[in-house]
Amino acid sequence: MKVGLVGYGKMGQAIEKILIAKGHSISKIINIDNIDGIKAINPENTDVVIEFTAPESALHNIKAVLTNKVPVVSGSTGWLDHYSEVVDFCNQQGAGFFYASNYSLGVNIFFKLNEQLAKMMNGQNYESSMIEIHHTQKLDAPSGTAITLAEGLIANNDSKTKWVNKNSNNPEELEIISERVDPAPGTHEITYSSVVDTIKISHEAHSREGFAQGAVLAAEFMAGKKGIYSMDDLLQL
Ligand SMILES: NC(=O)C1=CN([C@@H]2O[C@H](COP(=O)(O)OP(=O)(O)OC[C@H]3O[C@@H](n4cnc5c(N)ncnc54)[C@H](OP(=O)(O)O)[C@@H]3O)[C@@H](O)[C@H]2O)C=CC1
Ligand SMILES: O=C(O)C1=N[C@H](C(=O)O)C[C@H](O)C1
Repeated sequence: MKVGLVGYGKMGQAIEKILIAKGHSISKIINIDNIDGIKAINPENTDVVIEFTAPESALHNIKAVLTNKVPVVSGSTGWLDHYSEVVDFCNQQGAGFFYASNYSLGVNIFFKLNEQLAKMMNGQNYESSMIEIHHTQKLDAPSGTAITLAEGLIANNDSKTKWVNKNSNNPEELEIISERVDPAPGTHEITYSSVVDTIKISHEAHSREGFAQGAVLAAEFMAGKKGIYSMDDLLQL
């Protein structure tokens, strides 16, 4: 498989190592300094693009690749207000798009655990909250993973109606506290507290390898595909 990398930072480089170890080839590496090269990515030279850049650049990069009808696997966070715009654009182009706020298998199991626990806590006398901890270079807060967890909790538990990225005394608001400390690759912890006890579930990434492995699996899945996909299509959880 010929893979284009859009974004060659911490994730782009971790993904490249796994692609090469699995026998894939890298067709193009696009970064800020050669961003115009994105227009030259096409189905003749590239089977799939993996995009991990930044909140303010993801939308433009994804659309640029979809325009040339090459499937895109994106992991960039902080741009999801525009997700439905990308879905519409991808479908208009007859192209393929895969998105996950977190590509690691462990976090995707954790997403399901969070939904189950939120259901079980309905009607119980516990107050829920969340902490996410990442490295100091991270540009967005809360993390994309924390937003997915919050959406999963709110959809399955009647006590919360929205999340906020600050301390809150409003019982309807799910508080997400963001901490930035090095080298933290990504930790997410959900707490349910009552007067008599506390329940916590947490996921702690030890490195970026799990995210990169999942992104490569998604790229292998997307080669030759059209339409919109997520981790639910890739993993049988
Ligand atoms: N879904 C998931 O599983 C995961 C998602 N992420 C997300 O992925 C994104 C990237 O993370 P990470 O690799 O750690 O970040 P880095 O800052 O290490 O890398 C980002 C790279 O993208 C480049 N870049 C920035 N803007 C553009 C642009 N306009 N066009 C092309 N390249 C650009 C940067 O270039 P330069 O170095 O010149 O600034 C840099 O090389 C973040 O949004 C992060 O939240 C991270 C881990 C896992
Ligand atoms: O920026 C990161 O590093 C990470 N970003 C993703 C997020 O925002 O959830 C995934 C992971 O937590 C690492």
